[in-house]
Amino acid sequence: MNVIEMDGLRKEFTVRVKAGRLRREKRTVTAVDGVDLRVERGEMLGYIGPNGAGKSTTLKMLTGVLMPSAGRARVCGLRPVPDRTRLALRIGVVFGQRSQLWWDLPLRDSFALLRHVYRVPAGEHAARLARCRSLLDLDEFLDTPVRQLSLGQRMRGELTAALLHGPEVLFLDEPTIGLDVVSKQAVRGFLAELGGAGDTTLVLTTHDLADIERLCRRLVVIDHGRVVHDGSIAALHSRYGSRRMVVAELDAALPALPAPPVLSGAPVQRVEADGRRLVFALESASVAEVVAGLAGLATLRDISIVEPDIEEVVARLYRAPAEVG
Ligand SMILES: Nc1ncnc2c1ncn2[C@@H]1O[C@H](COP(=O)(O)OP(=O)(O)OP(=O)(O)O)[C@@H](O)[C@H]1O
Repeated sequence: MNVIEMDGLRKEFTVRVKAGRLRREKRTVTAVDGVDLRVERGEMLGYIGPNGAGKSTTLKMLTGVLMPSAGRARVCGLRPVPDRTRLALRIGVVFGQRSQLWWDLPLRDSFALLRHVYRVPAGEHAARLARCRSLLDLDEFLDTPVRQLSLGQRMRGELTAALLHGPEVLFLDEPTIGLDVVSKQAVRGFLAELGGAGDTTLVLTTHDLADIERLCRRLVVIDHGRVVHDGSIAALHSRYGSRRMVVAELDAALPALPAPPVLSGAPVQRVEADGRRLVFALESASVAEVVAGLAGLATLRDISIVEPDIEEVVARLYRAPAEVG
């Protein structure tokens, strides 16, 4: 079942730009330019794109903050803007830059207030809060006013606040922005567990591709308001011809580089450490074939396999979105 549907979703903004010394003229900025997308219950969707691609604008239309200029959006079968109050009970929203907590209150009191705002039965609230407390390690700062929390602590509080009413869909806009390594891991681990359970749909925008690799099976890339990729990370790699690499550490440099037919299907990409480290790209050859081919030529000290780098593929996609169509 689809929990999110977008058909030709579009958002235009009218902005005034300087046109001469005193004159200003109106210009239309198309932030989202006809997005068609279906998201099924329980999916973990990464929604990424370069700065200004239209990610936040899409999330704002889906959460009822902005009215689309054209097209249709449905979340949990509801129209986000007209049905905003009903929708609020079924979705959770975490926008990294904004807070839904009461600044002067301790987290504990914010959570208690939210229970009343959403009219959550006491038992359900207690169970969800207990789970978040243990998974997100909240206890140390539960009684600290929100304004005194570090960014990482606040973000863990925000996540809890977004989940206490048991939403079906969780929208996260840059949930790990500015967090240190430990807090990032805590947030990712928590989201992985939440999404892994299968009954909450996660839609995540981020510039940190490690979030995507850890959490999302499906990746939608937008650029200039249009979808330029929709599929798995593996599909993105194969579309761009990214290869796994084999790094071979040799006892001594070879007199000449191994070339086909000795090592066909795995061309040498780089030679490092004065020729004692060779990096092969796995095209059609397997790791075993590279090892067997090298074994006849040199003494191997170590072999490691490097997975394709998502940063590199995505950077290429951002630079030349038209290539993928
Ligand atoms: N309220 C607004 N008024 C005018 N233009 C806007 C408004 N909000 C967004 N835009 C423009 O719409 C485009 C898309 O912005 P949006 O914030 O959705 O991008 P984004 O993909 O979330 O970017 P980032 O990664 O930088 O957060 C940009 O050109 C932006 O300047």
